[in-house]
Amino acid sequence: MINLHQVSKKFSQFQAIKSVTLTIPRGEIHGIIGASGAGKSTLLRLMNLLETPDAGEVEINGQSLTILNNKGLREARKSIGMIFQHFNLVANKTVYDNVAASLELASYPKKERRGRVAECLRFVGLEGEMEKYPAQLSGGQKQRVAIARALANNPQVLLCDEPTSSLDPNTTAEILEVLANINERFGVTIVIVSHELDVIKSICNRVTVMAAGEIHDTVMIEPTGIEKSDNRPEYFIEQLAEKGGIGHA
Ligand SMILES: Nc1ncnc2c1ncn2[C@@H]1O[C@H](COP(=O)(O)OP(=O)(O)OP(=O)(O)O)[C@@H](O)[C@H]1O
Repeated sequence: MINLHQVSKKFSQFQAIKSVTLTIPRGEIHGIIGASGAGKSTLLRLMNLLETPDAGEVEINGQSLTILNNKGLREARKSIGMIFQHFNLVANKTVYDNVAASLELASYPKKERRGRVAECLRFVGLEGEMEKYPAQLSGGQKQRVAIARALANNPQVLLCDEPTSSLDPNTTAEILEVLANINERFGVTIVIVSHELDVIKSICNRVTVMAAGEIHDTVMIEPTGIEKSDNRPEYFIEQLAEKGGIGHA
């Protein structure tokens, strides 16, 4: 479970996140959507303390991250994987070494590393590409490597920042299927920031709508679309409806 309690973040004088409280149950696939600059990425990065909150508490599976020292935080981060829009692979390392590096960082037992890297690459369908370099891979393959790297330490939570925004529609669908499999097979809680409503609708159980550093609403996603709730500001419903997928109650 991910618990944010009255979390705030300022950049210089700019209040990027304004006292946000959000609970994401264990095993959920949760979307975060909103206009550019709404604070989606910042909110995601607050969940693993890549951004340090100015106020409030961040809790993952019952453990408060905000009270940890650097060593404690490094330990806690082993259970939180992250993937990015531009993959963030190390260009001069092979596919194998990109994944192995995350095991090394987490002091994973040396003897078991080779087997674990192979297992993760097999899971994302890249066991045949281990000796290649990122530049030799397609965008979808690069994101698969990034997913394998994020999975290597058996995370309980996977944070995804615009994971498909650099990919074409077919590759997007493939990557979303990999994420759905991870959730189903390993029970990993997944949070996906995306500005694409279709991405959110196809994979998420619930979605949080953000605007100007605040949560406007968190709504269920039903097979028929997004259910209307009574307290949702009307203009957000209209904004989402324009993009399709709103189920009116
Ligand atoms: N490191 C930073 N320094 C200064 N301002 C920042 C920093 N990171 C984010 N911001 C500002 O905080 C606001 C929220 O940024 P954030 O990246 O979280 O928005 P977003 O909703 O993810 O936007 P986008 O969809 O464009 O990526 C923006 O106005 C941004 O300029």
